[in-house]
Amino acid sequence: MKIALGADHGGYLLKEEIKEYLRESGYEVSDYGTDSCESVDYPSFGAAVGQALMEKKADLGIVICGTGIGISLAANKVKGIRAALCVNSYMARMAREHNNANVLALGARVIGAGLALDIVDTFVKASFAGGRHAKRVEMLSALENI
Ligand SMILES: O=C(CO)[C@H](O)[C@H](O)COP(=O)(O)O
Repeated sequence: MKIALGADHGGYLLKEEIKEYLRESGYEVSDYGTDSCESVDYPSFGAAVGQALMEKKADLGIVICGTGIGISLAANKVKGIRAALCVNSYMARMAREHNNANVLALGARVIGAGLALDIVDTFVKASFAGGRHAKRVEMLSALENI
């Protein structure tokens, strides 16, 4: 599985931890920046991860900013992206099982690294349950044409 990572300066350090964790766990990781704690603008990095998924360069994305809010909004502007901001592992599992989320958003100023890695682990291992949820996800996709 290929995973695309992106973060602003608020999420940079957590991105680096997640990258190391995923690589050690055997995942192929591509890093769309940022590359330091120097101030940058989160929309660029959320969009870059979203576009990477849509171009099939990755299977899942993980985006991180201070709260996770701005960068999830940015990723969700890319057609086909369902980015879910999660603060616990239950949300991460539901995001995949019920919402077929393809991007996980995290807030590095909201949760600690230990919890973040557990959320990441849960997200990448879970899968879409289908069934009654499939129609709802299709309805979400249809909203992109409004
Ligand atoms: O969480 C964020 C967006 O939702 C950003 O990381 C945050 O707004 C950056 O703030 P600052 O420029 O003060 O470091």
